[in-house]
Amino acid sequence: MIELRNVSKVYSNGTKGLDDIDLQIKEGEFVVIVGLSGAGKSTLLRSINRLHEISEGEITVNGNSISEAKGNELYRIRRDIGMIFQNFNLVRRSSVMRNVLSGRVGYHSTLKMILGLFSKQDKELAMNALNRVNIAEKAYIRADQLSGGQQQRVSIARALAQEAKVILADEPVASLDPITTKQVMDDLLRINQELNITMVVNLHSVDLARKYASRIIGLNKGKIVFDGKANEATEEVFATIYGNHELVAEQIGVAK
Ligand SMILES: Nc1ncnc2c1ncn2[C@@H]1O[C@H](COP(=O)(O)OP(=O)(O)OP(=O)(O)O)[C@@H](O)[C@H]1O
Repeated sequence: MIELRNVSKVYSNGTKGLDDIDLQIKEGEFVVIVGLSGAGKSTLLRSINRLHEISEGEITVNGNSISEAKGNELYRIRRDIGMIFQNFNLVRRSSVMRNVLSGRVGYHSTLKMILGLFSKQDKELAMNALNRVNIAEKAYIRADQLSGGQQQRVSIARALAQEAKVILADEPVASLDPITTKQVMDDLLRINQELNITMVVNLHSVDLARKYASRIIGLNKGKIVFDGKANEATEEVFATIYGNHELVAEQIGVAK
């Protein structure tokens, strides 16, 4: 379980990224976070695995305080948290297999990783992960020879090889076409359902949020303005989250 208690984040220039957030996410949930650009979605996600330091409050993951943890403890808590980025974050010149194996980094010494000394078990885990996202046949080609959708699948496989219990995905489909978007979102949903991995996904698209989320959280100016089941997120709710921009755009038929 992920728990945020009274969490605020103020950037060094004084911008408030998060404003007194209280939130509990249970194991196995598929949570989608929506909100206007600048609402705080990335800040929230990156605070959970401490890519960003919070200014106030506490964040715990499975009962361990990640916001307070130091050294090895932080390393151990982070091992349970996979991260997926819009730009995939792969080592583009390395093979797909090598990228997926890098998910094992939290389990071995740095030296072993540098020398590429992976066990048979690690390789099996990586291959199973690639199978789960249906790109095992690409294992030994260079990551930069894959399409965007395939690269995103490699990054999902890396999180699986990591044996993450939680996956945080920051705009995972923002740079993908509609068909590839569906494939990647379907992968995330299948993994959530089959492996009970908790998903917290930032999305721009209201339609995707409705389709895939079990729970939608709406952010506006760093505050939670909606938290409910996907089928409770009506047009009015989205109007609140987006301050009417969305509805107005729809009503007057203007592309957002
Ligand atoms: N490194 C930073 N320094 C200062 N302010 C920042 C920094 N990163 C984000 N912010 C500000 O914090 C607020 C929240 O930003 P954040 O990136 O979390 O929003 P977002 O909802 O993810 O937006 P987007 O959909 O555009 O990615 C915004 O006002 C943003 O300008």
